[in-house]
Amino acid sequence: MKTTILGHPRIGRKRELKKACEAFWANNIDEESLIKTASEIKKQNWSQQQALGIDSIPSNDFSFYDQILDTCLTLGCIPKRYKAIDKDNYLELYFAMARGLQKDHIDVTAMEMTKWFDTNYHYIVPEFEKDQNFEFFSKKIIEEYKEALNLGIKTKPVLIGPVTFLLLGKEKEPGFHRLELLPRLLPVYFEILTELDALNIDYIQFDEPCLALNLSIQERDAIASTYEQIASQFPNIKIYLANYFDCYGDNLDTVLQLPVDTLHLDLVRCPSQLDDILESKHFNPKTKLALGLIDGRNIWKNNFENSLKFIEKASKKVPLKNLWITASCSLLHTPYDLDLETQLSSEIKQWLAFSKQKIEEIVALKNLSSEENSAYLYLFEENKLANLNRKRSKLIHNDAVKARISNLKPEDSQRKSEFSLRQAKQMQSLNLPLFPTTTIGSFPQTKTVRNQRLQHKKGALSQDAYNHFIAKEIEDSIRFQERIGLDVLVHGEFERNDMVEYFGEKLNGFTFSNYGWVQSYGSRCVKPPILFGDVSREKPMTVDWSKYAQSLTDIPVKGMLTGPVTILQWSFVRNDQSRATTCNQIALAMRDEVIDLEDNGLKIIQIDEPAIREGLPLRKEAWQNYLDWAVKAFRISASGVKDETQIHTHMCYSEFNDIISNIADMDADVITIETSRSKMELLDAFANFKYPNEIGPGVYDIHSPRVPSLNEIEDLLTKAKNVLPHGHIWVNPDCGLKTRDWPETKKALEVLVKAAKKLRKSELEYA
Ligand SMILES: CN1c2c(nc(N)[nH]c2=O)NC[C@@H]1CNc1ccc(C(=O)N[C@@H](CCC(=O)N[C@@H](CCC(=O)N[C@@H](CCC(=O)O)C(=O)O)C(=O)O)C(=O)O)cc1
Ligand SMILES: N[C@@H](CCS)C(=O)O
Ligand SMILES: [Zn+2]
Repeated sequence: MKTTILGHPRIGRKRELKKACEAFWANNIDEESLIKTASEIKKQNWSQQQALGIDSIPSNDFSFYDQILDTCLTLGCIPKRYKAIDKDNYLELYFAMARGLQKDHIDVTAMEMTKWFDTNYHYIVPEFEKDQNFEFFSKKIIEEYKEALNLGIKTKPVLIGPVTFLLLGKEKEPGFHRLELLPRLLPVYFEILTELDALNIDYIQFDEPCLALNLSIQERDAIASTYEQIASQFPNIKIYLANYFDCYGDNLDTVLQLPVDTLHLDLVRCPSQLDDILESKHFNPKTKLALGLIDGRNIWKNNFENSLKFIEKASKKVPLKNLWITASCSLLHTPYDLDLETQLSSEIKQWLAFSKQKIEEIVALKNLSSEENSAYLYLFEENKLANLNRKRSKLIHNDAVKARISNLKPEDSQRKSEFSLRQAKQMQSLNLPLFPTTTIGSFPQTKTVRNQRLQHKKGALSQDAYNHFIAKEIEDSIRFQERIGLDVLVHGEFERNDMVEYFGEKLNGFTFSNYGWVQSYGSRCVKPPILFGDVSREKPMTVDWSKYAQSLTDIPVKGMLTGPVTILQWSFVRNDQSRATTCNQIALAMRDEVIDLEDNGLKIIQIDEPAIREGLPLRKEAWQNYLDWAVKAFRISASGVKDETQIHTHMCYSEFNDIISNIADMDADVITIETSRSKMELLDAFANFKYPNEIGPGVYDIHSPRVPSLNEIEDLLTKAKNVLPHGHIWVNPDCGLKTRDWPETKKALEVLVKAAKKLRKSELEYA
């Protein structure tokens, strides 16, 4: 039996890569220093896996920004707009593709970014032209293999498979389908494999997570023909084919007939597929199976008793030597090391496993399955006891919360009147102009803001001094918004470390870590709170700061909340009850907060749901069930208010086209939504569907430091005006501004207000 993982977290134990990248972008460190930090992280990751006993350690799982961006550069898939950048200046080109670049005569936008399947990780979307050329451009995969070899470690290089790579991308012109590019792409994969073959690699890991999706016949055929060609041309390289996040499903027959050495199974998301495979007439008992038993998406200790049953079952048909023990997916989605946590309650800590502990669990399962397992039985007992303690813990259950859930009634998820009636009442009470301007909530989380919070957390800054600081930030931001003429203001979210973690810290049923960071995109990380028990609200969580902000101005200020689905999605949630039940518990807590905000004079309340699309199951047959409970949970949170109170929601970073009708069912009075990176493509979907409520399509891409020009914003607004009823259009950025600095934020928002005013004026003149 062998052990492996698909990938390791790569931000560094204490986010060293994030800090180095951001210092490099700010010209505070040079390229050499950045590369040194990266090498240290890789070395530490590899050495730790080796020390803990992983047999096949991955390489090329490291990335400065994103593995799909790395793959674009490996395959020479570089959009033409980056031509002006010197190809020899690799990192400048790489980061320009990731973040855009405004320097000297160069002004290029970043590539689009979107959610990695159903995770909170974001990848860079490959761009394809009809006559797209590919070349083996970046040699990262080779260099990283050699780098590990120099440390005495023979790794398993990881590469995104060609079919998934194409399917994850986008055609940038009409007249072709990206899968048609496969014959042009495969020769580059062959070149890569030729070089790896010359280095005598044993295994290559091809990640083809598109196999977790509903594939067409052509897509399945593309998988079959790709791996047949690779296997026949490279008989010395063993292929480890990885699918994760869901079952192989109806792609299983195709996959079982592929000439691959090993098939990776995500047995956490799809435990039933082991039986399907072992019983299939297509299963070749010589094919090795990698049993993904350890949850790569959550932080709970594995249940060894359960996992050993899977191993036993598999071993009845597959010799032990042909089985791998592994995690369900890359460990990228889990934090580094539970040992760093010194402040977690010891009761809860014994239930948890972060990345390092998961690697130990993988090795423990191998040892427990071996004939000489007696020396390891204590690990089994320890694991059994920890799981039993969790099950019996008094921390988890709250009868009042359970009773409230079982008493939910249909009217709890229904606003008092229909939208048109509410709209009329809100028009009267808010008196907003045509094309009202607003922002999404957060303003720059500057170093000073973060530092003050850190000092406060450490006890070096008193509660009073911290409150005084936050009050001043809010006041400055309100004055700034008034000065530039925004129509609906925000308090700026300065008091929040993160839009989910903040609520996790305040709600019962959650705990949080100090170093449990997970990469979200590029250098940006999140620290998902740990939802371990029934959720309830002890007291109002946001009312004081929102009320204070509103007290400073006569212009409406939006109360700002995170919605139940997003809190669920971006937390590590319990695996001992359904997600739907947990979500309803959060919804009820947020509903109470919404009502309290209304009672305290907030006339507009935004309930952010950027993660609603991300939670959608990967296979379509499971969509409806999810959408039913997710939309209902949002409505529970939003429906306790009177008609005059305007409920906004906000969504970003996802393709929303296929769930527009469900978004409409959420029945928010206004939705602000990310559209600018995709040049408003999404709007057509809203227009075709005749989205009934008001909508603010983002007109400023906040993920890049570029300041948009007046022309750019006007163009986007014209597109919106051409397809949406004018009285329904809001003008706003794509998302919150927490990642930006003040100078560019100020300039960009001034341009945004100017564009709205111009549009308003021309509309009035026209009328
Ligand atoms: C909107 N998005 C979000 C997602 N998921 C979330 N959970 N939250 C989101 O907002 N998913 C989709 C998108 C992803 N976008 C982003 C955008 C920005 C970030 C981000 O900026 N992350 C920060 C971490 C935020 C945070 O918790 N900050 C803490 C500070 C903690 C810290 O670093 N402290 C330092 C000292 C700091 C100093 O002195 O300067 C330390 O302890 O050493 C806080 O504000 O208190 C990031 O830094 O990456 C994430 C996702
Ligand atoms: N209100 C949040 C939404 C981010 S998706 C913000 O502005 O940062
Ligand atoms: Zn957003």
